Amino acid sequence: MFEQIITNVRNNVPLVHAITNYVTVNDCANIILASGGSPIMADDINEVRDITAISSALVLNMGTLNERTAASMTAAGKTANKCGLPVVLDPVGAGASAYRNKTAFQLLEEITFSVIKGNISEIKFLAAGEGRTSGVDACEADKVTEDNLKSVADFAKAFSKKTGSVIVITGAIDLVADKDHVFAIRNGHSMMSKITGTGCMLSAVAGSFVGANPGDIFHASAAAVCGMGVCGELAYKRLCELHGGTGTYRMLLIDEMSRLDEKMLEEGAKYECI
Ligand SMILES: Nc1ncnc2c1ncn2[C@@H]1O[C@H](COP(=O)(O)OP(=O)(O)O)[C@@H](O)[C@H]1O
Ligand SMILES: Cc1ncsc1CCOP(=O)(O)O
Ligand SMILES: [Mg+2]
Repeated sequence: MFEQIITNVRNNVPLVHAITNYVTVNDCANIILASGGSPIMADDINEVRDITAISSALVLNMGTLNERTAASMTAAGKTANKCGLPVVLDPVGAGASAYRNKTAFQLLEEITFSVIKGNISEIKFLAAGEGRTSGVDACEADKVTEDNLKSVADFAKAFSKKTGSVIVITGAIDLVADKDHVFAIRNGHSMMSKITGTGCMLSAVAGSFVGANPGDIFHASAAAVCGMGVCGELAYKRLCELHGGTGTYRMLLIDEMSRLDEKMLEEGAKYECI
């Protein structure tokens, strides 16, 4: 099912332009490299158009949004749309402040996104224009469970139809939806929520995967989600052998991404079409 997706990444080495936050920027650059892509972080308005124009994909991450980067995100997004490059939006903390919310809606209005990826609280907020938030992490009450899975899947399909984007909702169960299909993905480990940046790193990897596979955004996004989850599981196994903690886990996650291949992904991916 994910045949060729990682191979295409490793063969094409997509240049991924990320306008991202200063909390997790280095981890994002390293995991793009580990996945087979080539990262470039650039956020000044004087150069973002040029950088996007030579890239294979653009990732816009709102984690530490400010006036300067908001303007750069709009300019880069428009350039990407003009050049036909896939654009990934990570609306980190959507719902947490009026400024962040206003900017997220402006970006949605002015830019066509190939992928919108967030935790359930962020995506619910974008879709409804209101809702709870607990900062950059999902609210406990929003979380996707086996009981509400079908209704969240229908919601994700409807949001995909409205935006024309592949919708990725992360958590213990991840969902990847276009307007007609939804995958529920049960990879990953709870340790992934104990370090900051796993969501940002997934958006970065999605940039790398869609950049090398622009003709199949849905499967490239699903492969990125399964791949990140498989790495989370393998990293946890290694962590136990090493008797490590959260700091080591962050490093092991990037290690596993650099080792991930077609076979590991096919054997480890746990997805179901619902
Ligand atoms: N309890 C969990 N079990 C398995 N995987 C998880 C769990 N929590 C998060 N993940 C994984 O961690 C990554 C980031 O997801 P999440 O924590 O929802 O994002 P964010 O950091 O943006 O809030 C995803 O790959 C997701 O599958
Ligand atoms: C803690 C924090 N604050 C602003 S951005 C950020 C990182 C969020 O990363 P993630 O969405 O991957 O948890
Ligand atoms: Mg996030």
